[in-house]
Amino acid sequence: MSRAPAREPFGARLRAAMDARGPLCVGIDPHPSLLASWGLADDVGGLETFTRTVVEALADRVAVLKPQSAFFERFGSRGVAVLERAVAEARGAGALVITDAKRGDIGSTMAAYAAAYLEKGSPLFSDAVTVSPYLGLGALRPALETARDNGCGVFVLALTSNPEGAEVQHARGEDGRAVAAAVLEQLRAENAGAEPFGSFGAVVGATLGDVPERLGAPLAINGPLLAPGIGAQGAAAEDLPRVFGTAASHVLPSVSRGVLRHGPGVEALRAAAATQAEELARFLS
Ligand SMILES: O=C(O)c1cc(=O)[nH]c(=O)n1[C@@H]1O[C@H](COP(=O)(O)O)[C@@H](O)[C@H]1O
Repeated sequence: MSRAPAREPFGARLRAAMDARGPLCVGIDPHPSLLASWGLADDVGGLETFTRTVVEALADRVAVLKPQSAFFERFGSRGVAVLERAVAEARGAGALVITDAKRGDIGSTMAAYAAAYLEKGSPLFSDAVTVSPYLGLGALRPALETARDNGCGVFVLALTSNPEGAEVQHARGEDGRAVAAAVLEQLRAENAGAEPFGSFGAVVGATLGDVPERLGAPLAINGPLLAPGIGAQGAAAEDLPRVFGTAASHVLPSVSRGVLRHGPGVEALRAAAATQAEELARFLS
């Protein structure tokens, strides 16, 4: 028997946050080039200042912050400590945090990743984590269960924003379905009956144009659709209706460099995020 979630499910908390604060996720991606343009050294001190500034500027006003783990991991344990503090402080200030770790492994190891990101009391405890389904969707089961038990969410890569993703994600299985369509279908089953929507999201790039439609991959999964690719990767708010069609109201657009390049000023970051959120809301309503 599965245990009852300890708190309101992630899907409900995300819906409320998007309704209250606008549909925007800002990625915390401390690229070396951004550290340089903010006048910071490419070291742990620079990483800490950059991250603290973004959290201070935005955690009390955007729906979601999404730190990209790789940019912290590259500094080893001290970088990961910066990530831990950022996750805790952002959540404390009212933002939901999706840790972008893109994990995926055999089921027994997946359980350990789930414990790292989705189990209360873990130093990296987040509201949700990104995962990769390419060891098989069934291998993600421990992450889905741990998320459910802790009121957390999981975002599964379905149709990624980069051009290289197509060779795997558009491949057809024996039943003729594209891999991405199978991922979306499984998520739809996981979210069945959840209100206002479920806690298991898909990642679908804002850069994809009519790809989902041509692939026959319906995007309505009764769950959130994390949409990176706006700004630095070339997509814009006005592209969203074409990609997402009637699923637009479930879209959580994600922007990293497109907001971060406005730093290091706190007010400039806030203004950039507010402008983005307003524009995105216009095309998603
Ligand atoms: O899972 C993600 O967040 C993700 C999936 C995807 O398909 N494409 C994608 O760009 N991302 C992440 O979203 C962020 C995009 O950053 P910007 O291009 O600077 O907005 C990066 O951290 C990527 O790793």
